[in-house]
Parts: sequence; structure tokens; C-alpha cells
Amino acid sequence: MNAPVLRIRALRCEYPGEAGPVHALRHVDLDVARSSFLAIMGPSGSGKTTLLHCAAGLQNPTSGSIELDGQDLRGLDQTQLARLRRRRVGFVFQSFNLLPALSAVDNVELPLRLDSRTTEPARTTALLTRVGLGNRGSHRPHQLSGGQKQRVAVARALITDPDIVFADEPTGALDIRSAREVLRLMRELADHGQTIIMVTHDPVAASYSDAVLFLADGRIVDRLPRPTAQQVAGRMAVLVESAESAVNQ
Ligand SMILES: Nc1ncnc2c1ncn2[C@@H]1O[C@H](COP(=O)(O)OP(=O)(O)OP(=O)(O)O)[C@@H](O)[C@H]1O
Repeated sequence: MNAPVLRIRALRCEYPGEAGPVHALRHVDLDVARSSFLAIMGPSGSGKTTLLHCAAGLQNPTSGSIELDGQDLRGLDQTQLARLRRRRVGFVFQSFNLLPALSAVDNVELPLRLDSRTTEPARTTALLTRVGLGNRGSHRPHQLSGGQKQRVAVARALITDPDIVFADEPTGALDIRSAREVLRLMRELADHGQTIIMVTHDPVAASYSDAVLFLADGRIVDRLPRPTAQQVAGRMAVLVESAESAVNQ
């Protein structure tokens, strides 16, 4: 593999808990290739969100290293981490997180404005066209369907030309048809060179990725390249069952 765009080594993350520390990530090593679409799955509480947040510079791990395109996040102070989040990564959330008072165009341009950078109307229009909403630029979120809102959110994530787009349950709030549209879009983006890391509970969503990483109890326990939804569902059933029997012991 060429130099990975994301390189994680010996990552551990603990939270304080009443009965001692909660080990959310125990020892995670991970290389993510540029232009790849990676899905992260695992039972509830297995550490998916923690891994996504650490990798995106939203949260400091307890120990271990994270390199984004060769830059070690460990040495960065909060201001530098905020700049890295604004410029080098994009986010897509289950709940869209669009500002209701702003048009689609203004929502897409928001990351540039927050970073005091100039906007280029032609680029915004091109991005909205790329996500299939070229004629919806003046619409506000309440005038858009769930799938359209999420496609605006994808365009917003792309406006800074990020190294990686992190998507946390991007189809969790969508009906099946809208979810498929968003997933097809993400697949197309990855085919055109965009690196995407997506946390999902949905085996069908995971089947759009190049590979699925399975977490259990804070560790990577399996990896499935070129996944089918059936294969993913089968592996998840085994992991959920063993997580449940561990809790009941
Ligand atoms: N802020 C926190 N304080 C204490 N414990 C936390 C905190 N955030 C997460 N945890 C714990 O860390 C572990 C991993 O949580 P995380 O949210 O990363 O899992 P997840 O796989 O994303 O779960 P889900 O699928 O339910 O969203 C869980 O045991 C969780 O209870």
C-alpha cells in the first residue's frame, strides 16, 4: 500500500468510570489507504465512536499515535487541532447538523467562512451539482427531504477538500431509498479518490465500503474486504452474541 493517509498505532482510550476506568479502545493499530472507503462496525459499546473521534482529532486518546497524512496529532495543541479539523477532515453526522436559517449554499460554504476563507460560488455550485442538488442551492433545510439534507451535509464535508471524510451513522435517520442514494454517492466519491471512514450499524450500508473493520470490546477483531451485506450481518450476529454472553456471565 502507498503511504496510508491515516496511521494509528497502539491506540488506547480510557474514560473514568465509577468502578474504575472504562477501556473504550484497548490497543488499536490501523492503516487506512488513500481513496479507500472503510466501514467500522461492532456491537454497542465496542468503541466505534471513540475510534472515529480520536482519528478525527475530536478527542485525545489516553496513549498511542495517530498520523493524518504524515502529521502526528500528538504534538498539536487545541488551536492546531481545531485548525486541522477545519481544513483536513470533513464530517457527516446522522442528524445532518445543518443550520436551519441558512440556504443549502450557505450551509455548504460554512466551513470556509468559519475559517475566514473566501468562498467560490462556482465551486459551491459544482459540489451541489455533484451531490445531485444543483437546483436546490437556495433551499433551506426544512424545504429538503432527509436524503437531500444529508447530501447537502456531504457537500459541506467536501468543500475544504479534506484528506478524510468521517461519517457517523450517515444513513441512520434516512428511509431505505434515501439511504441508498447517500451510500451510492459516498461510493462514487471514494471511486474518485475521496477517503471515507464510516461508522454504521447497517450491514447494507457497510456493503458499499471497500472493507469492514469489526470492533469488539475496544479491539479490532476482524476485517472483511469486499463485503456483502450477508457476510457482514453474519459476522455481526456472532459478535453481538458473544458480547451479550460476556455481559451475562
Ligand atoms: N464520555 C464517556 N464517559 C464514560 N464512558 C464512556 C464515554 N463515552 C463512551 N464511553 C464508554 O466507552 C465504551 C465505548 O463507547 P463508544 O461510544 O465508543 O462505543 P460505540 O461502539 O460507538 O457504541 P454505540 O454503537 O452504542 O454508539 C462504552 O463502554 C461506553 O459506555
